[in-house]
Amino acid sequence: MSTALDASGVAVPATAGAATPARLAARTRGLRKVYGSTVAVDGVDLDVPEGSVLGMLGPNGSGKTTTIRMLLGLVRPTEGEAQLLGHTMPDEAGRALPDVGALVEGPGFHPFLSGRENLLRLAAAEPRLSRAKIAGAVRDALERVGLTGAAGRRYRGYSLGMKQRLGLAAALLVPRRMVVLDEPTNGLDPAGTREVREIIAELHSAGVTVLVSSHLLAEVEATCTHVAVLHGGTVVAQGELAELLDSGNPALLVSTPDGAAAVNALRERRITSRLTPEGVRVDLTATTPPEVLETLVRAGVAVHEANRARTGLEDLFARLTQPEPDSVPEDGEAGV
Ligand SMILES: Nc1ncnc2c1ncn2[C@@H]1O[C@H](COP(=O)(O)OP(=O)(O)OP(=O)(O)O)[C@@H](O)[C@H]1O
Repeated sequence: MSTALDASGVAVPATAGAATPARLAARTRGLRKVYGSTVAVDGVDLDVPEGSVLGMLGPNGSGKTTTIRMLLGLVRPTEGEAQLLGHTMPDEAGRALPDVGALVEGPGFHPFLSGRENLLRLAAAEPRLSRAKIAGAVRDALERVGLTGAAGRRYRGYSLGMKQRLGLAAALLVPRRMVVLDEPTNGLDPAGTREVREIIAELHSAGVTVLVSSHLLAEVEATCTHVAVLHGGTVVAQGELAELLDSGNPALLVSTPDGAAAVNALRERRITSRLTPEGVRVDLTATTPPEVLETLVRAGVAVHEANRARTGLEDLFARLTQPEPDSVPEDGEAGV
């Protein structure tokens, strides 16, 4: 796909036939990063539409952090290009970064300064923040991430969750066009996780583009409009969340008190189905909803409801990424 720059310097993909192509807040083409004999990222073409909340998902070591670091200009690509808000990274980092808030590993806080003092130092370096507004911006950011009570304590004594919150506060010090969050809920308790979701939703409604990496499927399904799935350093799927979910094997979910009878009746017509807790899930690959319903009605099966089943992010990932024996999530949540 070719790409042009619009008047504001934002990349616009020249999608053939698309009436209103999405403007891109970030894009990479052929992005590759090699560390010695390790290929961390291998030909990543990523599109982050303006105003989207894009969840970057992938198993451990799939290249999420490395891709984010290249987009932010923290690491120079071995090959390929990375553009952030229309600027080539890392060479034009000075023009892109004032509009981008980022929470990435190792944000470089001073261990012997308090959370508030750390933020005051960072705020002083923000080109978009006048001196008169620094104290207020720090106060607001601390409040927003629920760290006001612990703001006077040394960073060294912070828990992992408090460190994450401070990193998030640093990303939110000034209004941004884009916010990049690498595993923002890492180390947070359920309340903290909920707060991060709320912050992402607030940013989204304010029109800010959010790029967030995560290994938690439920989190991405709840917060994101778009998804990019990485596996082995490559993007294996990307697009709108709803479209990706619908692109799996089509299925009809039939609610009936006669589940076993329904499966038998369908089997006689060589229609594949199975009983699930939600109802009878009928594979639509080789049939249609009218044929399914007609078969059930003729067999005297009571059909209370029939809906197109969504694939579900878990199913999607099972298909897109090979399960790795040592990548079972530790916390029991659905992870990749
Ligand atoms: N600085 C580095 N030096 C050497 N190898 C690296 C470096 N950074 C990343 N890698 C390797 O590149 C691969 C991709 O790592 P990356 O951190 O980007 O993956 P990830 O998807 O973010 O993983 P995780 O979910 O575990 O954070 C891994 O094999 C990793 O060991």
